[in-house]
Amino acid sequence: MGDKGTVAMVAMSHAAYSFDAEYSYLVPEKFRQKLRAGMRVFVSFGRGNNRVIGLVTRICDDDGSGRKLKPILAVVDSECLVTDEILKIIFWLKENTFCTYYDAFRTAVPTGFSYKADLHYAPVNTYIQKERLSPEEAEIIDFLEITEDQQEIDKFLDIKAFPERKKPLDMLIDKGFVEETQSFKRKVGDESVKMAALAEGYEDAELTPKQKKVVELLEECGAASVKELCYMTGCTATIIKRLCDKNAVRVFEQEVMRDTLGEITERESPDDITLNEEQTAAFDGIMALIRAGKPAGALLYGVTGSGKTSVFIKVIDAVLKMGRTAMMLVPEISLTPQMVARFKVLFGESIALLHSSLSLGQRMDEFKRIKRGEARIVIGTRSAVFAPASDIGVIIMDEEGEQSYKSDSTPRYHARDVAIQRCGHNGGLLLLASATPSLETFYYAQTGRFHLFTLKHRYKDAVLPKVEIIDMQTEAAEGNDSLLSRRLADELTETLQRNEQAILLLNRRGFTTYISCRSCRQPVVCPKCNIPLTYHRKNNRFMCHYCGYTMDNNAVCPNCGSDKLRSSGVGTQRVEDEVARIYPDARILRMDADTTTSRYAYEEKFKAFENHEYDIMLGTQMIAKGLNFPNVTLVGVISLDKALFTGDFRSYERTFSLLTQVAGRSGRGSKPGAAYIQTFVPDHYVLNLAADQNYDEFYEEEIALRQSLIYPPCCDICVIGFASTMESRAIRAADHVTQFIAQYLRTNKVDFPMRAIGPAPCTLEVINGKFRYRLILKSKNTRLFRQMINAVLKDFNDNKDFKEVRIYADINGDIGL
Ligand SMILES: Nc1ncnc2c1ncn2[C@@H]1O[C@H](COP(=O)(O)OP(=O)(O)OP(=O)(O)O)[C@@H](O)[C@H]1O
Ligand SMILES: [Zn+2]
Repeated sequence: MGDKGTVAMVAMSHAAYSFDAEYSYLVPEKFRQKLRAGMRVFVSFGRGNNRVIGLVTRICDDDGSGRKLKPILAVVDSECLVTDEILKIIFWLKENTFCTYYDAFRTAVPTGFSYKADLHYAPVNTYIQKERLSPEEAEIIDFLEITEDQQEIDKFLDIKAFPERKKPLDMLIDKGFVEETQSFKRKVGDESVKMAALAEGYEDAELTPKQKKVVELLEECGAASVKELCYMTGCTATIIKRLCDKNAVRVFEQEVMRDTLGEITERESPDDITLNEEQTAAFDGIMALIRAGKPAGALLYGVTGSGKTSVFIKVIDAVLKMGRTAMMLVPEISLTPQMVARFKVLFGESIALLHSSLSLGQRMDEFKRIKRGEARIVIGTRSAVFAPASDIGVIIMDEEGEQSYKSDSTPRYHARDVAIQRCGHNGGLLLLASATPSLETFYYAQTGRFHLFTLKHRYKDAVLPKVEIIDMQTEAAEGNDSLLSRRLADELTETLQRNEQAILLLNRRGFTTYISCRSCRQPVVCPKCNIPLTYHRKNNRFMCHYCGYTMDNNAVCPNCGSDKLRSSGVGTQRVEDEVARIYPDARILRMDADTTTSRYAYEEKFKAFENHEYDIMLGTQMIAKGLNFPNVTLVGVISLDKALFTGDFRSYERTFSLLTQVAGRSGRGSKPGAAYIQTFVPDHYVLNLAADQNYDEFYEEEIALRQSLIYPPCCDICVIGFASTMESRAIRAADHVTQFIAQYLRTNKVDFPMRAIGPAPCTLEVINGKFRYRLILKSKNTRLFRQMINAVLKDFNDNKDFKEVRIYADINGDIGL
């Protein structure tokens, strides 16, 4: 050994956290030319010598161990899917979010690039002394010699179906009597949705009551997506499969367009946009940072309607003209159709769109266009931050405080942190933007780590809406038991008379938010999560919003059997009813997770609202941010009180932001706007500061609170979570980890300021039948700290006592649930 590039370090695709490492393999002569770090390979791994797929993390000349290495068996990729930069990000993700190398790789590269490897076998044309083979080996050779059909051979040697054939087959390969070849198939075909319709002669099938419901619905609507069918009838996909087996229903795939940009009819040039004075000042400052070519961070802090988008457009245009690339991240693509449409008109084919509601095929196509440099503007949601763009001049994150930028499953990264890494590699600028920045970001802008640019005025001097708080306690005392206060109702009437539009906000979907029994006074809860169920009138079912469990509305209490159930609380469906009752002529558009199940629903509905096909848009927080409807002059918050008291340290920040932003949807055009916030806690300072749209003061209050209670940005916070079907196991696991940490600090003689809270049950103690506990650690996120967390996870995953307990570590995420 010692020749150039003879050793490859490989991380395995299915590695458990405790043995995730780079393993050395020999690179056979035939692969030496083409194999590079970032490609995937087949190797044999572990005691069983299982054939597994792995990622080459680096290539070196010698691993220095002097051991005899196993060879790489096959190379999967013909070109590298990751750039050197993304490979570095993969290492970074592993260290900072406690995932495996391959978890990180999977996140950075679209799923469609996962290959399904098919192995084929053929006899080698040599003389074989059959009497020296074992009977099992001889059987295989005999079969191969007489069979020509490749499919027959594949079936015979399908190791999953005939595991006993694996060993003799491997022996034959080792002895050189059988040759193994691989063919790779893409997992992805063209994009399609699964639809269901009634099959011919379905009337003859014998059906269970649940199956009947599905059939009745299909009789009404002809065809529906399987997802929608499940929602409306409360059945599972299995029931639909049973219906197929009975030949009552047929399921088919319906193709969906693969062109992400759609047709671009009009074109405009960014040159036609003229920035106003304030916007120009921000633009100049931002461009000076980009031109300096050094990694930097900046916050564009601009009130709602100040025209941050125009600044983005100009910045991106200038960056392209410098020959560099630009990325623009948004919290959720379906909620920003207006922004995407605007960019299409301005930049056309230079844009690549990356987000989770694209089909895998579409994502692969976009990924390739970016990698080849054909698309130099990437627009997308969280995972678009991994796009293989090179020479990035700017990464813009709009509404940077939004929760969706933080992943809450492995790898648990925040797009902002990854963007900082990428700007570091590229000498680019990270530009964060919002009217209500996260506390962390504003703190860094105040303390000099980020540059700060401010837009204080609305574009064209439109005025910020006048906001009023309405005390619902008084309303009730004065005999108004409607969901709408008299004030809001009057304003709504006037708005409609003026032919203007209104937005109503509420943070609960469904009809009523909980159901309880008048006899035993118990709430009706989800049997798996122990959380109150919500009544949905449209499908007449009780639903759990956490796990999706649904229950028939048979109107008996599962606890005592009484049929005196009472529903209370308010959901979007009930508000819709009430508003329709008061304003029979108003055209109402309801937007929540139940009305927007289809992928293009948002875009169409927002467009219809923009065209004034509706008068009132009513919905959950999805309608609160980023939208621009100049004819909206009234915003009403039906109720948001619950959001203030979720128990998460960010609940004030989130509520303040939501209220300020939703109020900011009002009066964006030439007509002045107003907003009304209904509440039972009218004196709460967060509501009052939001009504004043006074972020600066909110920041002062909130940062003082974070400092005294020690929460980010004053420290980092790491949640170690445990989940198990048995509560005692979750508790034991959490105790074990607590002790392990104490022991670790003692034996390694490390010492850093750290506070532990708990272990204690999570706010939602049970979800989907799993008991959940957590340990909260407050500390600085240093290398030493991460080493400790890494040791905790390794020890835990190695410990057979806790096989059934799931553990995770999450840094600076929400601790709310
Ligand atoms: N320089 C400009 N030229 C023409 N129109 C502009 C300009 N700047 C802003 N506008 C218009 O002003 C309105 C508000 O701008 P925009 O939606 O970008 O605000 P924003 O800062 O993103 O607000 P929010 O934070 O509330 O989403 C839009 O209708 C936009 O077209
Ligand atoms: Zn549930």
